[in-house]
Amino acid sequence: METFAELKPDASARITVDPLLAAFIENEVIPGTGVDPGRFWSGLDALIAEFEPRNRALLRERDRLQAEIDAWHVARRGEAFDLAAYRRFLEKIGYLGSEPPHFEVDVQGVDAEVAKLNGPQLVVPVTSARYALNAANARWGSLYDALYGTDALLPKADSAGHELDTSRATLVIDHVKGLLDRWIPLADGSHSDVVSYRIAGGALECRLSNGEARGLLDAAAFVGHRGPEERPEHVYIKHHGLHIDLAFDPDTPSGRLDPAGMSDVVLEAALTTIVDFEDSVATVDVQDKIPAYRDWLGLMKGTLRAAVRKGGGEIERRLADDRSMIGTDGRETSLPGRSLLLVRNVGQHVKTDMVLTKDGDPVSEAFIDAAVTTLIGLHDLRGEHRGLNSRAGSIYVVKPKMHGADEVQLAVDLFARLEEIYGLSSNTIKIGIMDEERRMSANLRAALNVARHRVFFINTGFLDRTGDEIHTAMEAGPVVPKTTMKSQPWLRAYEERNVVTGLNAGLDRKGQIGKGMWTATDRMADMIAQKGAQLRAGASTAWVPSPTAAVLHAIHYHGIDVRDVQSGLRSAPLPPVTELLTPSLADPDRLTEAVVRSELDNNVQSLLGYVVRWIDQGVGCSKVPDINGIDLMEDRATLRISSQHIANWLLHGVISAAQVDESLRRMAVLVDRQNAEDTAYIPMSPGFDGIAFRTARDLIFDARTQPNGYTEFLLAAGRAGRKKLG
Ligand SMILES: CC(=O)SCCNC(=O)CCNC(=O)[C@H](O)C(C)(C)COP(=O)(O)OP(=O)(O)OC[C@H]1O[C@@H](n2cnc3c(N)ncnc32)[C@H](O)[C@@H]1OP(=O)(O)O
Ligand SMILES: O=CC(=O)O
Ligand SMILES: [Mg+2]
Repeated sequence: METFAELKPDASARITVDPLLAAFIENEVIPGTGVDPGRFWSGLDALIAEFEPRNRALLRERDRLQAEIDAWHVARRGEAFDLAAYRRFLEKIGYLGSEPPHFEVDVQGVDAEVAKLNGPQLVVPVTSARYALNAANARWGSLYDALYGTDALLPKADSAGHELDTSRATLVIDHVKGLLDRWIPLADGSHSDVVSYRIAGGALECRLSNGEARGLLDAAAFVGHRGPEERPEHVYIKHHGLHIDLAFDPDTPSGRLDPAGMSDVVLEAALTTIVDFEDSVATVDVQDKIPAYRDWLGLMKGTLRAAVRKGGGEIERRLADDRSMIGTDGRETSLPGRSLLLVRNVGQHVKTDMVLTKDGDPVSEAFIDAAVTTLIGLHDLRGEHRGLNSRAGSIYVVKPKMHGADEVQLAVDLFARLEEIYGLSSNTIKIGIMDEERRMSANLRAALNVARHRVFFINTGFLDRTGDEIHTAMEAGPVVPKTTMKSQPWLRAYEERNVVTGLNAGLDRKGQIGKGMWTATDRMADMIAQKGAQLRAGASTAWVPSPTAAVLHAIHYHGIDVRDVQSGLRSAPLPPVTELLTPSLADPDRLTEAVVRSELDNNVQSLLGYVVRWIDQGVGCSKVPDINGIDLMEDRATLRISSQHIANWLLHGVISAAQVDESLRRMAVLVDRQNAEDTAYIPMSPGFDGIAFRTARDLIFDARTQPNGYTEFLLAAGRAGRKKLG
């Protein structure tokens, strides 16, 4: 295949494109988009010429500010921290910008799942077609399965998946009937007393065991059914904007336990899904990126397939169809069958050699992601696959790790340029702003204002944000242990300011005010107990790591009226920026030997457990047990926290280099043991000299010098080295 320079007749090209990427775009992506290949390539060429220098300047500005902040702290070592002086200093160096006057977000063409409805947001690594399809289909999920198969009600059973445990199933059914009584009560009586559900005169009629008939207290909540009216197979009810599917099949094990033959309660769960090209994947070269782009292409065209082996057989997983039903007017209608897909691009600091400048320098991978993922998104807007994803005709790009308004302005301009190249109307490409860097949090109103015509969400990515918190204040002193971070003033101020800022700009009525990930993947009882707090704090949506978690998190949206909460918070005061800027410095007396050792081991274990799979197997998101044996989702953001935390304690003498090395070796043995069942796993011990182990060590010892504490540079170098070894 020719390179771009060869493809372009006038030889004035300022970029060189990897032939594999060029071929993929020409042969697989562009056909059907209505975009002329020449226009795409010359547009990309011009875009990079325009934006690359601008981006480099913005990255230099990040470095300048961090260097100034480091120097400020170093000059004041041993002095009491002076918050007022610190604030003045941040204003002086341009870290804290000016606040814009009042404005309202004014974004058009946003799908209901984002602008009107409130429900879980799922995140999925794009590199697994199997998971990505599962995520897209996680719009609907079985509440019975989610409660039965997890620790939600009872400790997780070993027998799950084999023969039905009747007493466990009965507990689930009783629990769900209790939920239905709260969410969609009968006019009188309980769903647990209903022996049959039928449709009569366009309404739902529920017959009780005493023979009496009841309707729903809110009769209008019934929206449709499938199957015969006398014995419906599905009854659809709407509550807080979310659909509930009462499924009936008396011949199933669960249906047999229910006098009404109700076999499942299926919830509308992941309204939106972020298909992630960023922190949950390990894509370091064109060979990794093309399959990732191809998965996104398959999602946008509806052609993605994955073979799934289960219970001895193999099924082909594909995108779910919409759900057809008979509405209350007797007409055939449908409900969306798939989650609305959003795509997360990489951060502006990541470079790729898939495209080189004329000087042979790698360009910002975010530009290539933006160009390719939106080009792919055109399949949803035009041609034969139109409307499969966005009914409102938008492409939703989540932009991570931006630092303040100038960087958002670059993203806004970048998307405007892409719209010109693709012949799209202005603001078709929407932008989701991750509020996950300290400078973004401190300048969120200005950033939101810049994107007000295309922003569809702000989201508190508290994991990256915690890593940046530690890195920014690296020189200020030793920070509190990781677990204590959650109760620090900055974090409260950060979460609250994000909500108040979003509400103040009317974002809740046009898009989402989102909150972060539940990382304890298998602790569903804890999630049910705790994750509702994010909604009570004003979130429109919050992140979950799996489809099962999405179903269980949906419970919160039925229990809490998000719109009411947000109305109540509309005039809440904005916590002062000084609270946001208060560093989380530890009280040295509290850093006992036991606390320090356990904190170090915990950080080292999660770091090693994640890095070894990243480097040796190219896995970007893993479940890694913490020191208490609790499985936690680890991705690059959680790695950023661990590496920065250890580096901070090293810098301030809380721990020594020898202690870190000793912990690394001890924990490597443990991580090897944890992965003993994995035949593809390469142990780190006893040599402790493989690329994975060395990269993990570098991530600690070089953490201070990594721009903003990002881990991707060292990870990518390690992975590239590992790939070379074959
Ligand atoms: C800070 C941030 O940026 S957070 C955002 C980035 N993080 C993420 O995207 C996390 C997404 N979650 C995941 O990748 C996974 O859940 C992990 C890696 C945490 C755990 O994965 P596993 O150990 O394989 O999970 P587990 O064995 O419990 O479950 C596997 C099943 O759940 C499904 N599943 C798990 N997570 C997801 C998901 N996010 N989307 C879709 N399906 C999923 C799988 O498809 C599989 O089902 P299948 O056999 O029918 O295909
Ligand atoms: O991207 C999310 C985060 O928490 O970081
Ligand atoms: Mg993040």
